[in-house]
Amino acid sequence: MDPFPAMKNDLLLRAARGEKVEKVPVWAMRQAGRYLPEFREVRSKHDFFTVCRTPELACEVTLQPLRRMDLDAAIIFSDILVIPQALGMEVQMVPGKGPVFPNPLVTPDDIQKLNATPDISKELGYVFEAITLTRQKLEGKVPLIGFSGAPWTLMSYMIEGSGSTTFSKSRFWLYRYPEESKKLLSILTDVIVKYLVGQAKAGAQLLQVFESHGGFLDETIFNDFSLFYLRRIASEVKQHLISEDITPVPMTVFAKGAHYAVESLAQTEYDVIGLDWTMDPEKARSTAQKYNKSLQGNLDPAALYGSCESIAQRTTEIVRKFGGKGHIANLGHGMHPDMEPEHLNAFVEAVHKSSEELIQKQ
Ligand SMILES: Cc1c2[nH]c(c1CCC(=O)O)Cc1[nH]c(c(CCC(=O)O)c1C)Cc1[nH]c(c(CCC(=O)O)c1C)Cc1[nH]c(c(C)c1CCC(=O)O)C2
Repeated sequence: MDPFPAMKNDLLLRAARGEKVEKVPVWAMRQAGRYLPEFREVRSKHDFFTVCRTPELACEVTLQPLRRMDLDAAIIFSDILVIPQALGMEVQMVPGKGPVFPNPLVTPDDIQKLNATPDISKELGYVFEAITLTRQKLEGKVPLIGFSGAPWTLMSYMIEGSGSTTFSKSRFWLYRYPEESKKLLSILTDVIVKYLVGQAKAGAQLLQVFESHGGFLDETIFNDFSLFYLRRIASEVKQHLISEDITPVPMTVFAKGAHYAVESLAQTEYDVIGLDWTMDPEKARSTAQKYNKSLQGNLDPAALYGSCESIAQRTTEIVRKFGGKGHIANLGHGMHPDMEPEHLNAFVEAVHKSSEELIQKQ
């Protein structure tokens, strides 16, 4: 028996499985965040990781955007960097700078210092609790998305120690220490699989894997150091759930910048392929159809800086290109802190209106 309230809106889950929908579901990466005054209010009292680690606070900020807009999904408030923390690394969130690791990995010997097999429910149980609480509080209004960073993106943060424009330190590892890099990626993969299985068991109804730094790799390096592990994650998460008699939840992979990888990702067990705003929806659609996959995306987040009319116009165009079926509308990357909530609302409304019209005509 499902212990959670019955779903009133399951558009996201139907679209992820390629089923018929009356309108295209829509949510936005970073829909909970600093562009919302009510989020800044919470953050003025609690630091970033305290919000992540306190289920009531994480639940509250997860629900905030849904009170303002007709979004079709909630995404649990957390961060991809909770995994390096679970492996024993310190991560600080520095205002104006983003995440900083005071002691990044410098040489492969540093891998020994990691707690490679953490007790996931002990180290990350707070995320599972936040998910369960949020599923209750959502009362079936919309599905709840869980997520993780992908191995390469996490490895690159652990080595760079912060964001980077070149990722030269972490890319150095791939070419100079390929075997040790694979060892690290495989440690991360094992942890991510357990973490995502735990999220599904706690109540997450779709799982998204963020390979935000995919586009820094060329195709052959991507295949060996990213795709290989992404593929393992989808297949092992689903196998684990099946072995525990749990119906596998749909999974989305978002490999930002990895244009060359749309087809190879469509050949994995992910159900949804996320597109950034530089990828062509029509081209991706013909690839996705071959493999029965759904797509997510891909309005340029910067389009939200335009007027509400121009947002509606651009959104209508994108919805038409994706064709209505097997589409989850989203931005091509996350919201920025200086964006106006009303402009995100214009996007949400335009997705619903234009997709309803499109689908009715079909
Ligand atoms: C690369 C990455 C990170 N975190 C994440 C990614 C993958 C997605 C992507 O590519 O953007 C994922 C993430 N981070 C956050 C969420 C919450 C859920 C949601 O999407 O609403 C999600 C899904 C909250 C957050 N994570 C962070 C914030 C802002 C920090 C704050 O509140 O002070 C939020 C709301 C911090 C963070 N965390 C990270 C960075 C680079 C930053 C700094 C960004 C900035 O300062 O604008 C790492």
